[in-house]
Amino acid sequence: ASTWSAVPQGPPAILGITEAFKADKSNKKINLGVGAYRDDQGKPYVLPSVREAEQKVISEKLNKEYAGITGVAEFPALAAKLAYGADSPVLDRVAITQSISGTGALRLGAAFLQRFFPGDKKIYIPTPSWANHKAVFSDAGLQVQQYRYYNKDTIGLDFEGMIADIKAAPKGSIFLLHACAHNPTGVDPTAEQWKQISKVVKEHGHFAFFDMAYQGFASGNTDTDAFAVRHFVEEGHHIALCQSFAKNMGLYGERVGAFSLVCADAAEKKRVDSQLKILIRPLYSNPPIHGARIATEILSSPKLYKQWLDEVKGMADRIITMRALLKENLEKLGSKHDWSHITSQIGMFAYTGLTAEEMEKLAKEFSVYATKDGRISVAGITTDNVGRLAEAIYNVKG
Ligand SMILES: Cc1ncc(COP(=O)(O)O)c(CN[C@@](C)(CC(=O)O)C(=O)O)c1O
Repeated sequence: ASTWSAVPQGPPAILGITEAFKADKSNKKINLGVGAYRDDQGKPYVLPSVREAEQKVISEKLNKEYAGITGVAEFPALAAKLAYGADSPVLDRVAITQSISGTGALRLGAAFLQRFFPGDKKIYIPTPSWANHKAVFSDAGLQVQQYRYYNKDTIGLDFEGMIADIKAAPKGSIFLLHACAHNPTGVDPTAEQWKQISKVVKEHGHFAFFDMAYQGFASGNTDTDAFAVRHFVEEGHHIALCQSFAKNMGLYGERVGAFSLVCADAAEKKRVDSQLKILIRPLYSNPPIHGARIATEILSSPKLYKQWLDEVKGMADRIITMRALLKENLEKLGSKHDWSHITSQIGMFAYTGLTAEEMEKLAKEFSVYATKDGRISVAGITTDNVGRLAEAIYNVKG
């Protein structure tokens, strides 16, 4: 038998939708599956501040030597300032490293917890969560359990269920929390609810593991989107934090991210930093330099930083406008459903509440493509296609 004769065929990844979309001959087809920003012409968007920062990097004619294990030298500290706040008192005790975007930060964090977490090597993730979370954590050797998060009847947060599950978990459990723009539901706790979540997590000695893949991209304001992270830190939680610059800087394919752990003091930070390096070296040795150099240019230049903030707000505003337009069009068509969740949800995705069958019909009969769970990427909606989308949903759902 051949070496790989026992390798089984795996199921198709999420990219199945893109295949079906490509195969569709209709010139009215709409792709709402992809988790990347699109402008009002439906095109990928390279932020002008990113283009300008990139030109600056190129003009410096830097060499291509390895970065250090923890990445482009200035980058981690700048990423920490963005997440925790420039004047945060914890910055001198945050162990932080550049990572291979958000996915790499999650995997590195999982590996660190697997090796050093003093409690059960088990992480509670929301129901539902990003499709890749479960595989990242279980492949790193953590057991994955779930906590209630989404209420399908209200198409909102199951706050009571979430709190109950946090209380019910064994003391000192690890909880994965989406910092903002929950994927796939777009449903976030309110500030008040985050304060209660922090209190209960603290009372039960749980460990908060934050995934912040959309800072600035959700509300349009990087401070607003970091509220949960900063509140937990102010309340004394020593959190883990995964950052991605894929969406808020549009650096998707450059793979720019960071992983950090808030430590007790500088001495603990030093020990943790050393162990992060010991984990990274045999994993990928050191990260890609180009994207992190671009991010460093933006985060360290007052002019580019301000321009970037305006651009990321522009992306968020376009998404927020498309949500309002979709709701408006559905109401204009005479739909009797309450579509307020479309505008109360936040970030890249909207959880429509449509069933798998209804999503199937959207694709088959109306050439509208999105995942079976009813998640649509709002970034795929444009002023040109929002009317057609509303009609398709109205015909399928009423
Ligand atoms: C909650 C969450 N965490 C981490 C990541 C990882 O992003 P990165 O590794 O590219 O930094 C994503 C990206 N989720 C996307 C946008 C893309 C994907 O699935 O890979 C999505 O479509 O859900 C995400 O939604």
